[in-house]
Amino acid sequence: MDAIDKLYTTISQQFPNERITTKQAATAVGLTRGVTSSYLSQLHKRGKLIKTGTRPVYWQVRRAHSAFDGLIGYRGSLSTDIQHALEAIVYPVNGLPIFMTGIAGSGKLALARAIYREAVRRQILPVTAIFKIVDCASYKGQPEAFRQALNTTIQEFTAEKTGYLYIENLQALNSSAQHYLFNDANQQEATGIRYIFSATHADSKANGLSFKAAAVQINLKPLNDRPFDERITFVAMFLQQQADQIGRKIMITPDKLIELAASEHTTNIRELNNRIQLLCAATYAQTPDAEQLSIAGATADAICITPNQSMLTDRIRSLIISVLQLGPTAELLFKSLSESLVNGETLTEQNFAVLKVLNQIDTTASETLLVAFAKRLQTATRTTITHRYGIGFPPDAVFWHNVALAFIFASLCNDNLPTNQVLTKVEIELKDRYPRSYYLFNQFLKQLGPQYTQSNYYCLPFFILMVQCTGKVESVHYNAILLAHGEKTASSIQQVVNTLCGNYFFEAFDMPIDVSLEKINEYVRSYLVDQAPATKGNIVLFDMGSLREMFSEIKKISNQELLVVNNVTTAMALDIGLRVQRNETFQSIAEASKKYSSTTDAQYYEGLSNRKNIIVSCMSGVGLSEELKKLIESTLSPSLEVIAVDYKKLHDLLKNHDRQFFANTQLILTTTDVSGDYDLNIMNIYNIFDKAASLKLQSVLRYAGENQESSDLLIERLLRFLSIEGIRGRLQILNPDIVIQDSQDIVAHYEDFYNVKFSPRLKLNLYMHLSLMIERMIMDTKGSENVIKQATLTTKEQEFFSLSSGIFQPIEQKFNIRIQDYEIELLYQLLKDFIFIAN
Ligand SMILES: Nc1ncnc2c1ncn2[C@@H]1O[C@H](COP(=O)(O)OP(=O)(O)OP(=O)(O)O)[C@@H](O)[C@H]1O
Repeated sequence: MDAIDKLYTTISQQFPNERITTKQAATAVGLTRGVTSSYLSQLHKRGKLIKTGTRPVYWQVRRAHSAFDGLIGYRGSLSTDIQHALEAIVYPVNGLPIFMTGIAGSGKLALARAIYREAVRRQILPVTAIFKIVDCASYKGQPEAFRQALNTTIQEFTAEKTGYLYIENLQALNSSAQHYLFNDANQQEATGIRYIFSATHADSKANGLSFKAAAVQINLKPLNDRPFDERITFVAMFLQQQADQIGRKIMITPDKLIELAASEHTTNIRELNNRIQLLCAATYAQTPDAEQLSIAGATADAICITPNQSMLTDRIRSLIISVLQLGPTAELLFKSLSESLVNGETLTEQNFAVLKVLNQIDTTASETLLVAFAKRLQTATRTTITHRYGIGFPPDAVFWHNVALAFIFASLCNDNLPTNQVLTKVEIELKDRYPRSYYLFNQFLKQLGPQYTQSNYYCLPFFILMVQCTGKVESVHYNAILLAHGEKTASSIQQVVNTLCGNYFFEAFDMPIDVSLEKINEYVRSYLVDQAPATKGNIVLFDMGSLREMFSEIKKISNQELLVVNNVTTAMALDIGLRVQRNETFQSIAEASKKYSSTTDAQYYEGLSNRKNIIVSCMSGVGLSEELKKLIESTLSPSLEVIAVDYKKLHDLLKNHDRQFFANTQLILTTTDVSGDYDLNIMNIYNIFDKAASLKLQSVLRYAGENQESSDLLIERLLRFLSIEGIRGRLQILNPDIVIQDSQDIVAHYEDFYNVKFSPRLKLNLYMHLSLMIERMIMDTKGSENVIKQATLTTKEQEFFSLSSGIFQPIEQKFNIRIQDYEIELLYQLLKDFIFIAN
């Protein structure tokens, strides 16, 4: 074999159907590019290769026509079946029987006839060979009649008149008749009669078919499982047949053509043919005298099908073939896209690479189809991307032509090439580098149809469609979400804000009225999962519901900065949109959101505060806590926030929240000991009279960033605050000397009754508590009653209550006040650990 023949054999084995470049051929055969080029030219001159294109030039093995070439899908969905059929045809001595399954009208007979013609073309059968059909369905329940008909047909085959016997609808026979039949098939080698069986059920076992002969199995797919390009070709072919039959031109809009091909309901080829025939008949009946049939109205871009010219099928086929031949080129493209993304090159580079490949697709013949498709895509981007997300696209025809071409290219790759691993990498890289743009693009794909999100080939149009807007879309550093009840509330706010700001800031979810919190979280979760972590944080605006719950649920999904605002309005969303556009800090957006209106609330940190803080909570009332707060604030640095909390509220907070809630809390100061194990610095403020406690307070303050000087000063001021002098200074209307004396009497009564001696510190606390309580009762103009049900109390409490009412009687009369149950309950909490020690 000389070098030229060797080159031919190599490329016809390695690239039987593809177009290849000179470089690919040189690599395959191991010769230099120059030598390979001259050999390829010689093979072209000998008519063995087809040469197309310039820079680069493509070469393709010229294949002899086969009988299968007339079948739609012979290089696509039928190629494996045809390969199997060929094995059955050529197998010595008389081929192998074939067992074909497929729903009615899926092309079994058409393929069987092609097999017969191919056997003749290959001269395996003589030109005199015959093709006979026996339809089992005609003999259902009549085994004898079937046997007779079969024998009569078999007798038509002779040594000179051999050929194929096609036995269809095998499922109509009972098993003994099938058995009889298969015995005959087993004789194929001896008799020379070639059998093709067909049944309408894919599952022969379920259908009671027991085919035991060594047969080649072929299962034909329903029409709606075939590639889109093949379905388009079917439509074109049937329209052509109608034009030929009625002898008139048929005009059809590209949209209608696509609609016929895209119908998921048409599962069978014959049904599609019937549908087209009926459509033509209906149009014909409306305009019997017209020179042409205009299906779905006549438009300027309508496609014209002229009788006896099989032009449309050829045109479509040329587009498909030119794309199919791009197999190796497509591989190279995906590799270079992946590398370019990994190397951090700009999107323009990748856009250029895709455009270069798209330019090689020969579209001249299918321009009308392409223009119609481009229009459809342009309209779809307007509704899905521009309208909702405020992102516009260039209006020029060339841009849209390229977008449409990218989709066609992707769709043909998807229909005809196996899943591509490199492209999976490309998709991941794209998502990583352009998360927001890719999200928009994906929303667009979803709207186009489910098939577009199922294959990664459809990431290719991203490089064309999104090239001009990624910069803008990726400049947004927040993930912002709008959630509102009602059919369009959230999406209409979103549309206004995104459109006015001219960029994609907000995603919106319209929620049904009865939506649960879990469902809302699901919306947020699935959105955030699709997004890259926003560099500056997440913003969630919603209409109604619990702010705190929403905050903590979303915080579980993403631990980034989070701002949650309720009672959303368009103006508020717009303000946030503008701040996001100005790239403001999270803190400044969050603080601004606190001021929208009195009905709006915002939360952007977990717990009481996002700053380091000290909680002050006094049993003797918020007034005292507020005073302590002021004292601490004026002594320590402003970086430490002081929060005054009602004593009861503090208890609830401690009970209902975890450590995370108090993450920034450095210290809790109270006027009583707090029972329970909380893993927090909780300190009874009166303990600072003890050396150990005051040292502990100092170390806590220093840990919180305070200097020695200010913590010393604080302790000094606190000591003064908690002394008798401190109480004096704090009474506003009562004479301190009198009220402190009254308080001392009360305390002495308790000591006496319970037979205990209180520590000086506790006494100080009680004097303070009681003095302030008496003044509070006097100033309580509302006179609110706070009655505690005695029955719910323990015996000890009941005893304390009855004792207290006696002890307080003198001061109640003296000051004309009524000590409320709530106050006695507080006092009980304060004293219980000290009065029952003896018991
Ligand atoms: N691949 C194909 N290319 C072109 N035409 C096809 C193809 N497959 C089927 N057809 C056409 O579709 C119609 C239905 O096909 P066919 O009669 O072969 O189906 P079938 O599976 O044998 O149906 P049944 O089981 O009902 O007998 C025929 O007009 C046939 O020519």
